[in-house]
Amino acid sequence: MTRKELFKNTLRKSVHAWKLINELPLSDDESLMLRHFMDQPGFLDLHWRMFVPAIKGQGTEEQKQKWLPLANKMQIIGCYAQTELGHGSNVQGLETTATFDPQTDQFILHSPTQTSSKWWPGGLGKVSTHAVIYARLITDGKDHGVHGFIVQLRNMDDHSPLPGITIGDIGVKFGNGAYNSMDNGFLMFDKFCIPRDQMLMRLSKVTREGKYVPSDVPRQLMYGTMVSVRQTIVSNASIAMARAVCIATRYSAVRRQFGSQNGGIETQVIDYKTQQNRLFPLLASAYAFRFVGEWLKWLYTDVTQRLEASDFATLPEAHACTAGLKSMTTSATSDGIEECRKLCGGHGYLWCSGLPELFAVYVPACTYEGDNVVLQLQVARFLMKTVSQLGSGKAPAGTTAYMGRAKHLLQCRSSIRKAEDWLNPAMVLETFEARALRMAVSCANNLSKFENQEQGFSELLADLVEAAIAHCQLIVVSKFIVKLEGEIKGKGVKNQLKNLCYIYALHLIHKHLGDFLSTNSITSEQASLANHQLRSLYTQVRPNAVALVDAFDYTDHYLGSVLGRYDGNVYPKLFEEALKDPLNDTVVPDGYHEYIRPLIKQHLRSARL
Ligand SMILES: CCCCC/C=C/C(=O)SCCNC(=O)CCNC(=O)[C@H](O)C(C)(C)COP(=O)(O)OP(=O)(O)OC[C@H]1O[C@@H](n2cnc3c(N)ncnc32)[C@H](O)[C@@H]1OP(=O)(O)O
Ligand SMILES: Cc1cc2nc3c(=O)[nH]c(=O)nc-3n(C[C@H](O)[C@H](O)[C@H](O)COP(=O)(O)OP(=O)(O)OC[C@H]3O[C@@H](n4cnc5c(N)ncnc54)[C@H](O)[C@@H]3O)c2cc1C
Repeated sequence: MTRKELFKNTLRKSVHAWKLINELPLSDDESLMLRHFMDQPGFLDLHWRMFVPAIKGQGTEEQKQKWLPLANKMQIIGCYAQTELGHGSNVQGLETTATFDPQTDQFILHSPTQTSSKWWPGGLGKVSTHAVIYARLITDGKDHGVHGFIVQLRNMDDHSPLPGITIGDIGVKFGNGAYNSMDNGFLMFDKFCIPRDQMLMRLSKVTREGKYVPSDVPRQLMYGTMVSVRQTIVSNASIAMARAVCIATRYSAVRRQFGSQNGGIETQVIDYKTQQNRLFPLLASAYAFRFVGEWLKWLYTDVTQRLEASDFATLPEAHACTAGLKSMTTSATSDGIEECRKLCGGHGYLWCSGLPELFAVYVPACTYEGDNVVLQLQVARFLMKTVSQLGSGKAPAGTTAYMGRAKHLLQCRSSIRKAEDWLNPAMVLETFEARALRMAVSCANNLSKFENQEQGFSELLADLVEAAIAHCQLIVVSKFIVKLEGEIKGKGVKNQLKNLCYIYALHLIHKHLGDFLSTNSITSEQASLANHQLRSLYTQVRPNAVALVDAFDYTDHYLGSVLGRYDGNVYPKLFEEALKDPLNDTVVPDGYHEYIRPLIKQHLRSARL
């Protein structure tokens, strides 16, 4: 499809989905699943996952009563317009202004520079009638920082932009179809006025007289919508990883290369240890991210309930966990999808493998809802704060509780003696805890050598990110282990999950061996025992690998991959797909008479001479 066709088709699908949701009717969870199976980025994502939650989280009761019924019935369609051309990561650096005019009781929204144009918001370019806009609030000449506003963008009769608003789509993005079904947009305000009651005022207010009443709760609650979406992105990482792994595993069982004895059958590529060493850790990651996603959902629900009761104690941890796990799981999943493409050899590069499109549509997850490095630096700040408070009498809690055992973890030596010890959950956990703590403490020690802490932080950014990743990996490993300790239904399932849990942990040790050795968390002998155990786990997973991806229960239609077909009938179907290509509509291609024939004829003429 052309971009225009793709976009229009996405509108058609989205509206059809909305119709089904109302007609059947579907519950909220079922509606989410329906939109998920539409499997295409579109304006509904931003409306339901950011616009509505922003009003719910930041609006007053009256604002919610006014706007939510309209949004819930989709009588207005909204998006989340925060990022600008000049600033995305640095939210406090946004430039759009919302200046209060006490004479008219309105805010005047303005884009003072080109870099202040809103740039990227999904659904903004062509669809949204409304947006939650983030702009600097100015009253009486004073800048109070960034706040949220509900703004109507387009005329409800003919969809034209309202006077004072310039709006459009930012253009084609990475990949052929992929994210191009979404109208990521730009927007400029030219002194555009909105009533005062359209500032989202649950947290802070502007009175009729123009007095700014700051929030008595943490200002970071304004970032709540991002926290909620980051939480969901972790479970979505598991879904995307599982999809790629399903394709690569099934195809690896079909594909044969080398190893034929006496003219017999060749070896299935899944039997090569190199293939297993690349594939099975990704299979394990798909499960690991699912379990940590479930836990994160619980954490998010818990913090939301606490916030409602004005208990802000766990907010920093919820922020660090959502930011860090969003970052870690999306980076691993993007890399994992690309690895799955390579695991499928040349055929993985074909569009009909499903993997190029999956990669193209997935990879912006490393950037949206917070650049992955910027988010890990938030985790690092949280860790540095926690380390600095050790010994102050304030015991670290939640995911940093292990830091409370700093004395032991800084000194202990791993008691792994034989390969099977790497299947001992306590030993594995302690190894990850020691590595994470030692990396964090080392950063804190290096920071303390700087007179200026911010300057030190800048100098040590790369180490800080690595320490943050080590902490996040510990969380994932520990939540997998907790999952195994709970009830797991199905005969033999627990054993399979155990294998995957230890593959996940041991492959991380292998991949980040430098960290584990340099922090003395393990010795080189223990590292080679881990590798030995890993190979044995691969052998145990091998007979069940296809069943473990079948368990994701993805239909062929959803997978959209010739290589990942459930029936394994890959080769005839590759031919079928090839023959569908428009280039094969004719035997002689367009352009032959124009370019190829004259070239060949000229050559023949000169040959005859
Ligand atoms: C549905 C799927 C489709 C997705 C479509 C995509 C949508 C989008 O992309 S929407 C735009 C997303 N944009 C971002 O994610 C921007 C990323 N940047 C930020 O979130 C922030 O700018 C920041 C966190 C990187 C920095 O914020 P800033 O206010 O400058 O904070 P400080 O570093 O000065 O920290 C102050 C203090 O606040 C804590 N904190 C920061 N964020 C949060 C939060 N979300 N919740 C709770 N607490 C937060 C931070 O930890 C600091 O704490 P202390 O150290 O204790 O002071
Ligand atoms: C597909 C897609 C959909 C999006 N949808 C929306 C939407 O609906 N609404 C919306 O408001 N926004 C949206 N965005 C914007 C998105 O949130 C931002 O692109 C994102 O927050 C990153 O910000 P940036 O583009 O400014 O990156 P930059 O911050 O410019 O990043 C560039 C580089 O600088 C590095 N960097 C930046 N700051 C630091 C630092 N302090 N320390 C070290 N390194 C640093 C980064 O790691 C990165 O390598 C979307 C983006 C994409 C790609």
